[in-house]
Amino acid sequence: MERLLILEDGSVYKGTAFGSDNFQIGELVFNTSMTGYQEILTDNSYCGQIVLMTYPLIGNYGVNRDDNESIIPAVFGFVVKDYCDEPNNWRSQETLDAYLKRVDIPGIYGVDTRAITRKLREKGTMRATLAAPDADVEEIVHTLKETDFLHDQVKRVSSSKIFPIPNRGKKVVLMDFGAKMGIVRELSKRNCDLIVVPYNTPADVIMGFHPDGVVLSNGPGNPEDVPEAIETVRQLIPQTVVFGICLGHQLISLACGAKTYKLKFGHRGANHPVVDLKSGTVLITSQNHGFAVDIDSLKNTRLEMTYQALNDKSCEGVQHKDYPCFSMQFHPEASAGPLDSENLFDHFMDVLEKENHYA
Ligand SMILES: NC(=O)CC[C@H](N)C(=O)O
Repeated sequence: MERLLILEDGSVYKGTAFGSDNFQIGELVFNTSMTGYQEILTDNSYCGQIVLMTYPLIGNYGVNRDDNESIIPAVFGFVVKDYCDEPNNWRSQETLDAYLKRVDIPGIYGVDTRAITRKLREKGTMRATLAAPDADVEEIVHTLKETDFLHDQVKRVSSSKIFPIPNRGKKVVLMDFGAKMGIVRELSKRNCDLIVVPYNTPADVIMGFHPDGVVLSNGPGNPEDVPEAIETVRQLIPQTVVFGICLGHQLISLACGAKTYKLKFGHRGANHPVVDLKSGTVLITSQNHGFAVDIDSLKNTRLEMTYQALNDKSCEGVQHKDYPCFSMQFHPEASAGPLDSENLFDHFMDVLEKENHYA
């Protein structure tokens, strides 16, 4: 069955339908990863976005039970060049089409993903929607132009309750802004006794758990859309170890007085080079972000830049000059992607050890 991808600039791409027909207006973004479509689909930082994969062959290893980054995926749509409906992998449990139907996410294949990516690179990300072949295109383009980006994605994907993931090691509170399971996996692997808390949990409730440290997770949307979390982070920084990943990094920066801005087409892929400014080492990193911390705005803060993107020289990490607080814009948990920066979790454990003498 035919399906349309309609962009706010009026361009229409005709392709073939797969997945469900739950059409929603989202921000069309592209991801350059060559593998990991399951992890990408289930990364809740994509809530409110339609993801286009630049790698052409998608679906060939199916969907398995182990590679999910969330239980309930929140992406609004999936755009691919060639869809493979006959997966061949020993871990595969179902086809991508069956999975997308089950979790109610619409997809389209057979469109010129290279042309669309070039357009997004040139004009920046755009509002878009998938639609039925007989849809009123003019009306939809009009609606796309009128529609604001979402502002409540963190609330949609954050846990609504406080819950523990017990262990016998360091006590760590994970603020869940739509946390990838990879972050939980890395912390649990290091025996962290986790307490997962919703995005709007106040600092005194968090400190009431007497944590050795707090991890701020990744999450969807504009970091300025969660002012309550920025205030919480501001209060936490002088009191405990704070480690931020992606949205968590942006929240630390905002809490310390820096600014964030929207990138033209973002960084999404598993092949983003980043330089560690202290050692000069280059790491190939997994990334998914549309916003970045303004480097100039760091000058008026107690933060210093620790990592920088080599493609566009944007900020990829900061560290506090007075408190044990540090963060990165990329994903040390990879999931999917290269493990070059995995040792940042070991660094976090070292800092917890150093800062918590009684433990
Ligand atoms: N993966 C993330 O945490 C992304 C952070 C933020 N939503 C951005 O797009 O920049």
